[in-house]
Amino acid sequence: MIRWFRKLLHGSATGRDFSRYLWLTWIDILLLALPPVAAAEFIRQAYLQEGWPASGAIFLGIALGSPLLRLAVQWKARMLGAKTVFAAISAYRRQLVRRVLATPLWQLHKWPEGQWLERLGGDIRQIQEGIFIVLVRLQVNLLLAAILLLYVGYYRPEVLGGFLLALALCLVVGHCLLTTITRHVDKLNECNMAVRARLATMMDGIRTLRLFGATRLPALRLDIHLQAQRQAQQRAIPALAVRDQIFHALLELCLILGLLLAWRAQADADLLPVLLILPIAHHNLYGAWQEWGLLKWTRQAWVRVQALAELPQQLQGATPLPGRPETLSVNAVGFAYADRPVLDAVDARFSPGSHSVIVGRNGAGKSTLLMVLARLYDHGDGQILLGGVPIHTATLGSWRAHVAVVLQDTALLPGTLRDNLLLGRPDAKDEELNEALHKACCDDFVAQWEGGLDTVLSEGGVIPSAGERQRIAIARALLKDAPIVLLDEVTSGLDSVSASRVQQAIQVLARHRTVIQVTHSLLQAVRADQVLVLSTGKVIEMGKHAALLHADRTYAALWSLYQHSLQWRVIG
Ligand SMILES: Nc1ncnc2c1ncn2[C@@H]1O[C@H](COP(=O)(O)OP(=O)(O)OP(=O)(O)O)[C@@H](O)[C@H]1O
Repeated sequence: MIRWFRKLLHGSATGRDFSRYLWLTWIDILLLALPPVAAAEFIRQAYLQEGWPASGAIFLGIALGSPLLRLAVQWKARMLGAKTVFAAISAYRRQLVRRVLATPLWQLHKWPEGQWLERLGGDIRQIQEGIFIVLVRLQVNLLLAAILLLYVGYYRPEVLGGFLLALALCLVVGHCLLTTITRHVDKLNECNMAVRARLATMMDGIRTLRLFGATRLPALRLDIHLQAQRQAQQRAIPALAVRDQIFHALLELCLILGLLLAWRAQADADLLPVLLILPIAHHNLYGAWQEWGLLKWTRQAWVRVQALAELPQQLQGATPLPGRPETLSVNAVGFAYADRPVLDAVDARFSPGSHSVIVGRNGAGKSTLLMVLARLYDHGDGQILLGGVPIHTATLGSWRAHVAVVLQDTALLPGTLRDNLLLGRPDAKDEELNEALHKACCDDFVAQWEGGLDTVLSEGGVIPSAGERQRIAIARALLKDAPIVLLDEVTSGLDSVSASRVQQAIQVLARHRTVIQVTHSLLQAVRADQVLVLSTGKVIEMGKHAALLHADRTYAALWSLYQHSLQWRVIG
């Protein structure tokens, strides 16, 4: 365990401040041990009138003065702890977030139940707790118990011997008990996690649940998980209750055994400190035992966090891409989600300034191709070249500077309209932001927002409609001014007025740029420079709308179905 913490704290663990922090912690422990020992000595000497009253005054002074001294030591130790341990944990957390951002999305989705973010927060808190247990609390309890027992042993070695013998017995019995109990508690934790994940899914699908009612709950298997949780609780709760009591009883047995041995030897004034000190040592040992149990959770949290940190990251290249517009070529590109192939030897060419439309049935792999082009996922086989340079050998930043992406369901981040637009170009002035909003046909709704660019776009502020969100995303893409624009079904689900507004905005965005658009609206394909038809991850047809109609294959069939769908009426 210490090895992980060293790894985690490696910068500060070797630093001067960290050593001072550890030294101060040790002094703090000694100061903590002083009052009970001094008080016991004070009582013993008062009883015997040994060196009285001068020595009594000294011990009383120590007993009352050390808490004051501890105050100063603790204050300094805490300051140094914040500077070293907390700083190391925050740096680790930052590093972890950076790694997560550079991890392909599909890798993260492999994380159980998609709850990795929530777990990550909890696990880091547990690791932080674990570090303090090891560095401070466990040390305090063990060292304090050791000092106090040594004091007892000084007056009555036979009492210490009896106590240690009983303690060894207690540890063996405690360990056997712990193994069984831990199994039950692990099971309970597993069940709690499953129930939490189901509840999170319910919150995401709250509208569906309201509309279809609680009768559909079995679809989430929540009842099964709740039942398993109940069963696990039934085993774990008594086990936990019994565990503490048994350990207490065993420790008390140690005490009694130790004292019996002392009593049998001789009852005199030296027994006084023993009687005073042993219960305190007993309390410290119990604390250390509980903390040892907690370290097990820390170990599991560390293993989970490390597993996340060790997921393969995006391939990072060193060469920046050339800034001029170039042809984008996709050569025999393949991609699989875990073991499931989705793209199979996709070939395509996108010339600078051209407008390409990708069509195909649901699940054909259109969005995945767009994600691979945006390098949200790194492809497996084949190559994607920009002007002959493979994009996966380019720095991620330089490739991302080449592409602007607008997705079907644009997520706006909590913050103001300005914050969201500035993601496109962080140094843009207000005039440039307003111009982008104007070009993206946002004037009509932004004019109604009193805050203008400072309008807060989240709960408690304004929640833009789907069409408004899409137009804000287009304004953001306009600000980015990237030569390649990737659009994924940006008008699906919008009413005809919003769709035509968004379409207008797309036309402005498409000017002088290479546009690759995924859509189910084949009207978009009519004026496109090329149409790619995707089926089960393969490009099965490619060409202009008229030529594809003439070929009379899959695209022609899709077009005919599309034409029919436009004529459908609901007859009541
Ligand atoms: N994160 C993911 N993990 C695993 N499989 C995925 C993931 N995303 C998509 N898939 C699968 O990959 C296949 C292609 O999905 P994709 O979204 O690319 O299709 P699409 O052509 O865009 O479909 P649609 O027209 O319905 O949007 C589907 O079978 C889908 O189930």
